Amino acid sequence: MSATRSPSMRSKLFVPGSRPELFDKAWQSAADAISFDLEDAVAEDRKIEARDYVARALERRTTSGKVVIVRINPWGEPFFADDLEAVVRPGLDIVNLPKVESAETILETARLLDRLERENGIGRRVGILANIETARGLRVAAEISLSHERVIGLQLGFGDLFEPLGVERSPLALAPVRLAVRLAAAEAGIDAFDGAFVGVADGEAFRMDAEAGRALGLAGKSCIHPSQIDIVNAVFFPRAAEIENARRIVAKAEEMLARGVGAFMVDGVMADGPFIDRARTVLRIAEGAAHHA
Ligand SMILES: CC(C)(COP(=O)(O)OP(=O)(O)OC[C@H]1O[C@@H](n2cnc3c(N)ncnc32)[C@H](O)[C@@H]1OP(=O)(O)O)[C@@H](O)C(=O)NCCC(=O)NCCSC(=O)C[C@H](O)C(=O)O
Ligand SMILES: [Mg+2]
Repeated sequence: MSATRSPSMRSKLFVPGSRPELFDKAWQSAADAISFDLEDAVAEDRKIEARDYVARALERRTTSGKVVIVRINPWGEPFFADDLEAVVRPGLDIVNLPKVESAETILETARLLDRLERENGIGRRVGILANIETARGLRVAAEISLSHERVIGLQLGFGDLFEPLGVERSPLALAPVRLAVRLAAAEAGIDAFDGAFVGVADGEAFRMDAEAGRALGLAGKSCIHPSQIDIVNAVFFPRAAEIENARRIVAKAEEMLARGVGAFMVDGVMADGPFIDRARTVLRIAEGAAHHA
């Protein structure tokens, strides 16, 4: 039950594909999604080995309570086609494309997915999570989100976007990028997801970073360590007061709309169309997150 085609994914735990000893822990974690990585977390000389570990893990998938993602190597680079071929298995929900810079990349990937799903007898449609993590990708982010119905979300990547440019991850730099990507995703009615935070040892700084993403409408956040999962799940779950307020708005809306009244007061605050829609979304998010628990 979702008004967007994005799955409910507050926390997405990255696991390097070359570290199969971590896979069980990731499967058993409280993360809403697990993201096997074949890209930047895997050394060049272990890419093929990692791909094999991940393909085997997908074949052995037993859990249905988690969204399963694989981040493959970028389109146009040598590992891309073989990665895609190896991971389109019944255990895969979403393929994560790094460093997307054009709608054509999505269209080409979608064509390959059509063929691989047919050949591998996959009964469901694999979604595409597109990373926005280059200057060019940011400029055309709305075109990317609108390019194909397989695109289920935009994923921020601050490491790739900022590190080469020497941009510090200050709130000043993060906020406009987060908002731009959130708005680009909104054009297609899909969610945008916040990037990873590398200060694994500093839980409080991580929580504040997650709160800043949430405040700009992001739907979830990457985790690179199990210690980050509970923080993200809590931050991206609507607050009790927010849920209560949403319930009151929805209840009053039913009464007022039936009387032909579009704008009304709830606890001293006006509500009308967009506030009613948001209240319904809050209740849907709370319900969707409860399904992961
Ligand atoms: C960040 C790490 C390299 C830290 O590794 P390590 O020092 O080995 O962790 P700990 O000793 O603290 O581990 C504690 C226990 O947790 C398990 N563990 C650790 N990490 C994971 C994990 N990711 N999944 C599952 N389990 C994990 C350890 O085995 C310990 O267990 P136990 O012994 O039972 O206590 C490491 O966490 C790591 O590699 N993380 C993932 C890194 C990654 O995938 N990075 C790429 C994605 S982020 C990105 O690229 C962003 C974007 O594209 C951008 O451009 O910004
Ligand atoms: Mg990256």
